Amino acid sequence: MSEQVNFNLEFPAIAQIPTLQKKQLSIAVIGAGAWGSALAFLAAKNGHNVRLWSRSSPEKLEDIIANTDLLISAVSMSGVRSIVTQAQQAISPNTIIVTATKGLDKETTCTPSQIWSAAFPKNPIVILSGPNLSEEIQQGLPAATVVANKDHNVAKTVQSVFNSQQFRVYTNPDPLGVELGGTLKNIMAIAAGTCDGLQLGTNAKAALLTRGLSEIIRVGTNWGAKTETFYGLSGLGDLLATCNSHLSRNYQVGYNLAQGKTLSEILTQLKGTAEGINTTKVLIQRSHQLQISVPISYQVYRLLQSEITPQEAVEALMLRDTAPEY
Ligand SMILES: NC(=O)C1=CN([C@@H]2O[C@H](COP(=O)(O)OP(=O)(O)OC[C@H]3O[C@@H](n4cnc5c(N)ncnc54)[C@H](O)[C@@H]3O)[C@@H](O)[C@H]2O)C=CC1
Ligand SMILES: O=C(CO)COP(=O)(O)O
Repeated sequence: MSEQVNFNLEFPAIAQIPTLQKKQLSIAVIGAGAWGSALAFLAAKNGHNVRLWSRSSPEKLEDIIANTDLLISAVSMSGVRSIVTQAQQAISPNTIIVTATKGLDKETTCTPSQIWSAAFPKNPIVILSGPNLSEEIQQGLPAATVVANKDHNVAKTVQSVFNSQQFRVYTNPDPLGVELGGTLKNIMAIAAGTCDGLQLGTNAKAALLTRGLSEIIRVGTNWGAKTETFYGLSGLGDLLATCNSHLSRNYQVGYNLAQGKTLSEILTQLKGTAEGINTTKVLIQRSHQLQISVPISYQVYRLLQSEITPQEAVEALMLRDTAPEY
């Protein structure tokens, strides 16, 4: 259902924050899951005219996205291609497309923004990514995020749409780095959940996250992103949030695997999407082609494929050949 957004019932704590007076933009949010709903709320709270659309809406997608200033895509990775195809004829060249999906395409290994920009080469594409567990945002807790585009003015427009007392928004000129940080940390969140589920302790967790960040940087810079981006909110920031919270679906997958549950048992109980499962497969495929060393992701992959137990994954990492840190 598409509608003028009234989130007071769903977001009681945030509803008490006074609305900021800004130029009112017309915004379509595609994907009414946990993240799309939270982003729609944040934009509506800043006084914008927001319509939230999901695939079960009676309205046609084309009618919702025609003539909007901003289109925000918060569908899960598996839905990005079909949404892009449906949107083909309907988006005006002036519409700024904001993608908030954290995943990789299983056919092509493309990021969501690469799919959007291939279909809409004239439109500005902005990545929105950061340590943003939607349930905390729903509770009215403060958070920060990053909006990335090489054109600072485009990023600033999106910054002003979302920035508020509750949600601090930074701009960044490295869209690929921002997008890959949010995407690749989901693999590490599965590993971190497994580490905590096995009760391996604080030293092990610190080692995992630090080496995990090195692995993310190795992949990201090979693909063309800047190293420093991964030390920011969309890299290290999101890694810390997701790898330390039971609210993260990816963390829950790892945690429950360590409890001896099968992946299919876990997925039947999981609320929402754990993108890290698909991302791990895609990353292993791509890093194999490019010959990038991804030891932690590889053990997560084997664990998800039920090739090894969580304990065997730990052993395999601990018994790797010795190496210099850099
Ligand atoms: N929930 C969170 O805390 C955050 C999630 N994200 C990312 O945002 C994306 C969405 O996450 P959630 O909203 O949490 O997931 P969710 O599982 O709650 O919702 C996914 C949404 O995608 C839609 N969708 C899936 N396939 C579709 C298709 N073929 N056509 C149309 N719509 C389709 C679903 O209908 C649903 O509205 C994921 O990539 C996730 O990594 C990013 C930041 C925070
Ligand atoms: O990306 C997220 C927080 O920034 C949400 O993590 P999960 O998808 O693991 O719940």
